[in-house]
Amino acid sequence: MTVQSWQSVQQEFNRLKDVHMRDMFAQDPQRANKFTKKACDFTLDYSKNRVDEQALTALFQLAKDHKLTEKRDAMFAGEIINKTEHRAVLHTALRRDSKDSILVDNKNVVNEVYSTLNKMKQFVAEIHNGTRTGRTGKKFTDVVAIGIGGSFLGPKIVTEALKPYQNPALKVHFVANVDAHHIVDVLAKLNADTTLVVMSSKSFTTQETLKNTETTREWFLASGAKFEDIAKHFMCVSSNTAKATEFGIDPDNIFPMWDWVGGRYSLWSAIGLPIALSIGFDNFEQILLGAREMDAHFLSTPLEDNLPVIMAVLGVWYSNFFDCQSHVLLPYSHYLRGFPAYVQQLDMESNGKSVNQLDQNIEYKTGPIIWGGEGTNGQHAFHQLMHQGNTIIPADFIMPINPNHDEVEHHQMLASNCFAQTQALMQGQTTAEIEQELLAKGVDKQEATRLAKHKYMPGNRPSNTLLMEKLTPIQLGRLIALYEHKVFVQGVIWDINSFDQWGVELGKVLGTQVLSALQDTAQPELDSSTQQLVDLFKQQIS
Ligand SMILES: O=P(O)(O)OC[C@H]1O[C@H](O)[C@H](O)[C@@H](O)[C@@H]1O
Repeated sequence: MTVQSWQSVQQEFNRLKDVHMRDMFAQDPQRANKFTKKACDFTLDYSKNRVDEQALTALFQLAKDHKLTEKRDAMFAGEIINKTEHRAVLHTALRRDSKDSILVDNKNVVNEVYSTLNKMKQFVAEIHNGTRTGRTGKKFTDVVAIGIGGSFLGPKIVTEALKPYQNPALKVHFVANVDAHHIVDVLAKLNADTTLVVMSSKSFTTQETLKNTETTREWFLASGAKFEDIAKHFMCVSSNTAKATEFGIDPDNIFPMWDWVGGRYSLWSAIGLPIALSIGFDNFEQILLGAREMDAHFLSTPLEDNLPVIMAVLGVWYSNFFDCQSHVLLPYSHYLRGFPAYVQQLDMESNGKSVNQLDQNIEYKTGPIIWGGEGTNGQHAFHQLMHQGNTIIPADFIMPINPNHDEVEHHQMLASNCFAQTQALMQGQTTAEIEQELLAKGVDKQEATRLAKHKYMPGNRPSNTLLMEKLTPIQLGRLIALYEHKVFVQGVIWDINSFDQWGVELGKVLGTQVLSALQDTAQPELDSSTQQLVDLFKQQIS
């Protein structure tokens, strides 16, 4: 980090660290208005954060000193910014206008994107209108979408979030885990004659996805289908065409993707095929359009008014100055219940790094632990720690103002809980106030003083509130792109490569070795604990 901008943020932290947000609100009646920004049909209220204008200025300067705008432009232009894998990072190319041009290896990738989108469009139409059927000529009723990580979370949470847009005649079932309880349960309910399988794996080497696809293929053949029928029922999305063909997928059934799209950034590509099958291609296009709008906002808005930048610098403020370890996402929306898990991969796989772009080890904190769950459920569970635990957990409250149902009172209750939680976290309750309440209820003085200690709510706990008018395909596209860019900005400030994921590799290699020990095909050297686990498993498996 550049020393000077780091130091000036440190000075702001020293100035504000003991100031309570209650007092900030009391002193400035304009505070909410001042720290609220509207863009892309979002309203971001970040007034319940432990900042003032001066601190934010220092934080924006930190971003500027890390050359945020130059680095942002380099990403959009297709420069090789993923320097450990020597790749461009162009998920934004997947949602560009068809007239745009971005060159990678002298090829305009936007053309490739649109030729794949057209292939998807035609395929989805054929499945929906029944011109493409299964081997017995029956219309497809179910899709089994097999993939894991980035080839699973995006399509799954988007399809789930857009339930009101789903085609009831084509049910999409997502399977990721190699734990066969899932695939076995899913297949048990399905008719192979009317089931389409979409296998998604950028690398086409992922163990879980390959195994689940093999098991599904066996199930399909056991239904009486012949080997040549596989071409009618099995589609695949991959950048590894050679391996996919070798596996037996008909080359016509392979939807391409590219090495300049990271798995966790890939839902905009053909990896989104299960989404388009579920909600229709027009709605899928709306998701792309929403992301394009957020890209335009990120590209052209001054940093001070730029939603992803604001959210990013606030995250840096809490991680690096307040020493916060985690960040919680709280969608007050049942349909967005999967969003925390999606952002968990996006953020933790991108920014869980400890070497900088100059190949040096770094000591400062990088990506926080991302977690969360839907409101109001969490209020009756983990919010206790957020309110009274001795650690600060910055929160994002996310809520669509209009629901997709007519239960007005339910929705008012949901909204009131969401807003009240931000209020409780911010203002807390002093021991004097609590004691007063207890005395008024007739509790004796000694007991009131004792209880007040336990009931004390420190407050001063930060949160953003992100409101949207309605959860529509376009808005969901904007929401996901907002978080993608937030993660990018933080990666720039921390000077890390947000686009590799070497940390997942060792587990895969060792997993293969341990499997050979379990299957007695080799005797790898294992530590005594791991060997003991292998022996125990072999002894007890029936
Ligand atoms: O799409 P695939 O190549 O099968 O990869 C699936 C996932 O597995 C990997 O281990 C990575 O950690 C993820 O970033 C990736 O999305």
